[in-house]
Amino acid sequence: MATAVFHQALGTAQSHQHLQNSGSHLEFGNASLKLISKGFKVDIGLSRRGSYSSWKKKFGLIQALASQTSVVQPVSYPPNNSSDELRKKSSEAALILIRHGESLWNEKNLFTGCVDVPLTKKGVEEAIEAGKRISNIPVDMIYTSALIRAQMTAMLAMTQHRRKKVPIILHNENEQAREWSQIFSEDTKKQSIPVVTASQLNERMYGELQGLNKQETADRFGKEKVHEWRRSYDIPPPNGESLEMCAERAVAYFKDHIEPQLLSGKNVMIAAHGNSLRSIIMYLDKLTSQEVINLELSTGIPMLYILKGGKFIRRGSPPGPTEAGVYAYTRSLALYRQKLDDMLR
Ligand SMILES: O=C(O)[C@@H](CO)OP(=O)(O)O
Repeated sequence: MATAVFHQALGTAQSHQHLQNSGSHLEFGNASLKLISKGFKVDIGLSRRGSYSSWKKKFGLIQALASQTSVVQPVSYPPNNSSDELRKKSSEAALILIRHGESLWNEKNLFTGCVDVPLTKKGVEEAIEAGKRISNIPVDMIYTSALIRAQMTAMLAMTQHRRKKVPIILHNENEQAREWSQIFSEDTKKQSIPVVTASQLNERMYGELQGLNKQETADRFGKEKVHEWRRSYDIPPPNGESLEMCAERAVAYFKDHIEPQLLSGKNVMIAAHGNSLRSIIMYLDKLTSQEVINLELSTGIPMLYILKGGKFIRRGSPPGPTEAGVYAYTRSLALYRQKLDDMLR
């Protein structure tokens, strides 16, 4: 039954067997990625071609976009034959990383780790702003941590997306949760984006520092000690996780669950945390443990990567939805943007 297939497609996203291809492709332009240790800026201009005038053409575009959003494709990983290898080399996908907006404990300067704290008003605004920056970039799948600040960020960002698909959290915790969250309309499913939540993407567990004020802790234990707990690679805070331990689970999750979706051509957004994202960036950019400890991520700033020819290419942080250059990173992104413009005109 088609419904069962769809639900299965959504439901197995976490086990990377089948996936709903709920999206089309993307666009792009000016970008300035801001990694504090390795900042750089990419500006690529792209002149838009003339728009289609007839409604027939518009209708054709809508159909083309719709058809890109309805395919249920098998995803296997690691590639086990030559056609998988070929797909890996030829497919292209966008990966957006967003650290959550400011949380109530960021505001109070408290160690947060795995404590589940929501966003402040400023954090909500940051998430909306992040959404505007990526509003023309295709998103087929969303991954967030299990923590509300990352989930709020993903959902608020998607309220700004021009494609207006509905992000829907998958509930796979038990059979009943799967059963009771089924969708019985194929059209509705095509207008949805599966959202997978995973505790492996959580912030590093800060052990006995969780809930303590960062400044007071530095005053008590010394600035150097606290800096070592916060920014060394392999020294954990008391009874907590080091960055290395956090990277072990976050990168394993990325490789096992997210990379296969990208390799199959899905465009993915990840909303997560300072340290789980630093871990993933360390993997994507092949940073050394020395380099990653100098990497700081701002709250609510989206960062874009393109997976092409099996390689991740860092494209910076889209500065805004309107800069023409933002849509010129790849041909398929530019095409997506153009189709979106024509469709929504
Ligand atoms: O408190 C935390 O959970 C993290 C992120 O806010 O702090 P740090 O800056 O030490 O990584």
